[in-house]
Amino acid sequence: MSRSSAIEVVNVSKNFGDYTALDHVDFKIFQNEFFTLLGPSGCGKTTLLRMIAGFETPSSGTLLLNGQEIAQMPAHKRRVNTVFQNYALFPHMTLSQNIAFGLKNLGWDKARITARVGQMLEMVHMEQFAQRKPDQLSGGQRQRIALARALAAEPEVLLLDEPLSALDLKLRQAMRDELRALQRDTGITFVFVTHDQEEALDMSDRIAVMGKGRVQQIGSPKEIYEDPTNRFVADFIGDTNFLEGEVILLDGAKATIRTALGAEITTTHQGLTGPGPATMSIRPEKIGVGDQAEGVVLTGTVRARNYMGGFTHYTVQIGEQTLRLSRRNAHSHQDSLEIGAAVQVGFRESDARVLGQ
Ligand SMILES: Nc1ncnc2c1ncn2[C@@H]1O[C@H](COP(=O)(O)OP(=O)(O)OP(=O)(O)O)[C@@H](O)[C@H]1O
Repeated sequence: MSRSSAIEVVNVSKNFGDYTALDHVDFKIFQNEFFTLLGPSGCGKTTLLRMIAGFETPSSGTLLLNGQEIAQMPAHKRRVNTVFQNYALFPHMTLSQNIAFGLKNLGWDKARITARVGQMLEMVHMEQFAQRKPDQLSGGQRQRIALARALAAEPEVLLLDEPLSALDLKLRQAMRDELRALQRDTGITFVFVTHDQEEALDMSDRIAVMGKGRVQQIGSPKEIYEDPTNRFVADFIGDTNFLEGEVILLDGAKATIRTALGAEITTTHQGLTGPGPATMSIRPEKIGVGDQAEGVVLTGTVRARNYMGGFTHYTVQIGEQTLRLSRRNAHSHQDSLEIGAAVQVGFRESDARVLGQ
């Protein structure tokens, strides 16, 4: 079944003077999707979000909202709203007035506005605070009101610009679940911007990983984590080991690579065309140690140990190469591996990934 798109970004570039902030960006966001733009500071994600909102125009390329071209349409004509990191509530207005503000501008009548404001306050569980002012609220409560205000006029798309980053850790966790539930309940397309990979993996239907003004990969959280297409994505999402090697055999979708570990690893690949250098990635949690070592089994020496509570991270040296691995602390009195000890480590070939350059 083909899904209809809420937003199409069509070959968009953006230059600021001779600096290229977005470089031929091209993708679709589907209706009812929780879609995340994820990337390090300066990768262009806010510029792209501002373009969808109408605060920025592309240097080339165009944007479609529900099939209609919007690149030159003024911000207030788009059925798109934004929630900002700093809430941007009107401090002199009550919460009800904050939510009602945009609806008044749209010319809604009084009874309709009152009903909608009540509904919105209920949706974010803030009914009892209707007459308070923003400075009488906690950060999480302010962000709920900002969400209620942004959703009141039923936008087609809600843009969220790092909305959780001003909140403390525990609250951020709880707000993730609330945001996700809100998206499901309203069915509105959410476009969420963050540099926090955990937030992105936890909440999104699909993620666009951005780097250097380009979309590096688009996929579900699992695809992005388990099958990163290049080094940038493998490095930015989660923790990984890079293994440099040489392609020694290509057989259809399978490649055999001789790595600096001394082992030859055969696994699936995309995009290798012949012999030459190749980089592989293997995640720390895929590597077993001691009696958990299976697949490609190697002997090494423990060089470092970091106790993290639920897990202990180890660095094991094998020849010239080091491998980081994490071992779950499954029992309270589980022995840890001593620094300097000789250990066997192993991983399945199918868990190693060949990366595109
Ligand atoms: N108005 C502007 N004039 C000049 N350069 C700009 C302008 N807006 C953005 N840039 C530059 O474009 C690049 C992308 O900026 P953008 O704000 O989109 O990045 P970002 O990925 O959202 O980063 P952050 O997470 O730090 O907000 C940056 O290098 C930034 O300095």
